[in-house]
Amino acid sequence: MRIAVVGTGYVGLVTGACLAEFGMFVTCVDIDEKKIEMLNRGEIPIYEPGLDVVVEKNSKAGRLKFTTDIEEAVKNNLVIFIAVGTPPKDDGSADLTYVENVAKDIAKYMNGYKVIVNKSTVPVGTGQKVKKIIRDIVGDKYKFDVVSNPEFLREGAAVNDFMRPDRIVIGAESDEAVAIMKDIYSAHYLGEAPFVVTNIETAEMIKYASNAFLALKITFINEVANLCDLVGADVHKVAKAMGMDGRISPKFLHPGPGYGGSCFPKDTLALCNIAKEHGYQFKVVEAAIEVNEEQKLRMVDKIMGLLGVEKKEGVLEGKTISVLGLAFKPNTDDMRESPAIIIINELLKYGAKIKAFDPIAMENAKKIFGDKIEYCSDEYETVQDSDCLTIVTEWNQFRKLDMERIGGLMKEKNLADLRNIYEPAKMRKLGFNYTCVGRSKV
Ligand SMILES: NC(=O)C1=CN([C@@H]2O[C@H](COP(=O)(O)OP(=O)(O)OC[C@H]3O[C@@H](n4cnc5c(N)ncnc54)[C@H](O)[C@@H]3O)[C@@H](O)[C@H]2O)C=CC1
Ligand SMILES: O=C(O)[C@H]1O[C@H](OP(=O)(O)OP(=O)(O)OC[C@H]2O[C@@H](n3ccc(=O)[nH]c3=O)[C@H](O)[C@@H]2O)[C@H](O)[C@@H](O)[C@@H]1O
Repeated sequence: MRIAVVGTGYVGLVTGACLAEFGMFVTCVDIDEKKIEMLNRGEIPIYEPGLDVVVEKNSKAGRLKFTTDIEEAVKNNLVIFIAVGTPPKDDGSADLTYVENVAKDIAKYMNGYKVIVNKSTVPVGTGQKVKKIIRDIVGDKYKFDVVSNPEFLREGAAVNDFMRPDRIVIGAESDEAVAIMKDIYSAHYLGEAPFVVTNIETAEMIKYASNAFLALKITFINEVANLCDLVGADVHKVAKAMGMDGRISPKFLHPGPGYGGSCFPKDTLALCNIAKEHGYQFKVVEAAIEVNEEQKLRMVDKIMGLLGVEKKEGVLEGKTISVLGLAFKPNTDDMRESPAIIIINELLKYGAKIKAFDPIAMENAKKIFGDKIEYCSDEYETVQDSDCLTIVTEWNQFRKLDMERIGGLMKEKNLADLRNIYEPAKMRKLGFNYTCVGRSKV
């Protein structure tokens, strides 16, 4: 099967590389010439564990190609995946400009039957919009199908998630399109992952409902954790016991500084916007968005609490705060909507000096913070002479620090463990003034 993937960002690159791994012939297209040049030199523009191996293997085998030539890609391939960005507009709704531009390109170069598969996360109704854009340009000259095939991969685990999905959702309007989609995925999964075949609108809704539900789950446990801090309960035990109930499940019950990333924040906003457009107020998701914003700021309150200061102008002047972890989660260099951005900017606002380190996201962090913060080369340099250590991202290497040495290097032994990676009692025994999320009084 010959496939084009238009948009070679996170999802497009993983989709293209994995489909090639399944034996398809894949052409990845992007308008970003620098990105395509990099990929053609064998360089991977994003940090994603395991992706380099799949890209290299399939490029060498001639099954994976990178180009900026959309005309060739449309003409030479039967199936065209759309995997461009759908960023939020100022009002929270999804910006469909990139999707619409690709639809116009596809229509312009269509030369026979095509299956146009939307992998981007798009508002309900977008599949029909894409269909109309193409129909308005090609008329009745060519037959084509539009399919919604949302993607559920997580950054940092993207290759495995794509290769072993919990389900494959196919929203389509013709048996021919469904058969082609099943053919693509069956080549590898051998029927292991269940297919959910439905109409386009339902498939589009499944993606938003899934992301919003996960965002709600995280927000719920964050609120439970906030309450645990007030009443002296241990959120780890609460989450563990809750998760033993099969109806709840232990996944996505880790409290922290609030969810971030390129998807939960934008997709929750977009879902509320879709609801609003249809005269409905999605109150529970609106509340999650608000609580999540507050959660990031609550982390700053915790740091101020450790330092024994009140939130007021200039209160952190003369204080050095070390931040370990800048990416929105471990195993990625992605800084999009990372809680670290809000937390650091807020600390800077109150006059703190920030020293920071992340194993992979430093270059992206520099684009955000510029020279407003000091960048360090490892954990120990970061904590040198600092008044407070704040752990924002739970990279594995931060779990194994020599905490005695860390304490010895710091000016004051204050530790804000925003991912709960250390045992409160152990840290107190080492002399740290310690806080975390939902275990602070344990
Ligand atoms: N990042 C993630 O983990 C996941 C993202 N998604 C969804 O997938 C979609 C894509 O997300 P990302 O891969 O993160 O975006 P991204 O921003 O990393 O990549 C988008 C790419 O599309 C390219 N592009 C834009 N217009 C184009 C055009 N007309 N022709 C060719 N290329 C074009 C851009 O240059 C860029 O390289 C979004 O809707 C997102 O919500 C879904 C699941 C997971
Ligand atoms: O649509 C998307 O783009 C993707 O969004 C998320 O994936 P991702 O954003 O890569 O990462 P997650 O592992 O879901 O983490 C998102 C945020 O939630 C936070 N989180 C996650 C889990 C948890 O228990 N607690 C918690 O605070 C993480 O630290 C991170 O900031 C979903 O998990 C994917 O299924 C989906 O495909």
